[in-house]
Amino acid sequence: MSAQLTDITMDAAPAPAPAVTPIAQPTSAAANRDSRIHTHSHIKGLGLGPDGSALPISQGFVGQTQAREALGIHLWLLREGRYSGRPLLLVGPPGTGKGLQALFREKATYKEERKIELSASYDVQETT
Ligand SMILES: Nc1ncnc2c1ncn2[C@@H]1O[C@H](COP(=O)(O)OP(=O)(O)OP(=O)(O)O)[C@@H](O)[C@H]1O
Repeated sequence: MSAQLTDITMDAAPAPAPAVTPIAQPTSAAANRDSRIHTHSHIKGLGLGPDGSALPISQGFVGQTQAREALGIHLWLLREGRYSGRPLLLVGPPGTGKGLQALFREKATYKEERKIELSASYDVQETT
């Protein structure tokens, strides 16, 4: 039978530390660009019509029509050189395409391969 809680006192000999199994670091192959991009490889375009409105299901995208339309305007401004900054704030629950849209913007905007920084924040405050 294992020790009872009442058996544990301050002057008792410390228990040996449990063996710790080291966590394997991702190999360079697992962390390479392709493995990160492949989760979004079903996306071929933003799926916008000629007037900039999003088709409900198009180019691999499903829904998220307002976000896609906003990204379309953002990309247009970038390409036209009418937008001085590049920051993009994406807000939404996990798995709703924030990373997808950030990577899409980079691929659609820049020819060369670039590293982008994605930082998550859970500091959300409701406004009324
Ligand atoms: N509207 C969408 N249409 C098609 N595929 C989508 C859509 N939204 C997300 N996906 C796919 O779902 C998966 C999760 O999306 P993604 O990683 O971009 O979510 P996220 O919002 O960045 O999640 P997290 O906040 O957990 O990082 C990816 O494979 C992405 O390509």
